[in-house]
Amino acid sequence: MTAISLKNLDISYGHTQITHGVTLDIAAGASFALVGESGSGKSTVLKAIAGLAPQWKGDIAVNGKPRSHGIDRGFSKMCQMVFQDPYGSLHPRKTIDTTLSEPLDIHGIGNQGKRVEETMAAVGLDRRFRFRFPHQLSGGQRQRVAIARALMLEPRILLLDEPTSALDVSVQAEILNLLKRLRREQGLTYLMVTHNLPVVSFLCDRLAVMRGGRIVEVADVAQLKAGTLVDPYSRELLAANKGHALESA
Ligand SMILES: Nc1ncnc2c1ncn2[C@@H]1O[C@H](COP(=O)(O)OP(=O)(O)OP(=O)(O)O)[C@@H](O)[C@H]1O
Repeated sequence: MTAISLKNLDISYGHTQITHGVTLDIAAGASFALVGESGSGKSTVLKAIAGLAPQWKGDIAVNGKPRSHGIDRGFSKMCQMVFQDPYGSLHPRKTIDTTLSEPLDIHGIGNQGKRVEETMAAVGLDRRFRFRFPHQLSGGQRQRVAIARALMLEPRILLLDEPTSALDVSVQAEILNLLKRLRREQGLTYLMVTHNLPVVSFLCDRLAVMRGGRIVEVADVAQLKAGTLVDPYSRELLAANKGHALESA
């Protein structure tokens, strides 16, 4: 089954068109990376899928269901987004418990305390953090909270916008290992934006290279590892990333 299907997606902010005819199919259970130059529209694609960039033309379907423009509650049960900056994405005056219970409140789901504790355990957060505030946690712990919040509604798909780039290198590896384990345990589908090709090799099985709002190449990660990407810009990106290995993952 196809988890995410994008057809001829043109996304705009005001009068500026950011993406041009983005077409992609991501299989259920896959881990798919969007890479490419800064400003090429990678995050914008995730935002359009999540309903945060509502000005688009073309087709977006998630688990076979066409996405409408704007907020869609049924949709947020299937698909959730994790942002780059775990500090900015968590409300500073809400405890971890409140942050994690909120999606359950909105969707009228009970048994909240048990679900909060179970999800905290799943992301490797000790229960003593439950009633703390974000500023009382480390960057890695905050990103674990952000991932836990995304998992509260038990979605099948996570949209990951550079989920480790704001973290120290040693913490990056911990979060990448966590994401790998969660995908295996919960059969999740990932669509991830990253600048880091070693992260793609570690966590993903396919990738699309974007430039200037367009997809220039879709490839298997095996091609990335073998250095056999075809498009000239993809090859430039490969050359620029040479020698930047993930320290431990
Ligand atoms: N809310 C917004 N309003 C107007 N323009 C925006 C908005 N968000 C992003 N843009 C513009 O859209 C273009 C694509 O941005 P986007 O964040 O999708 O790129 P990206 O490929 O993810 O870049 P990076 O790798 O640097 O994060 C950029 O030119 C950016 O300035």
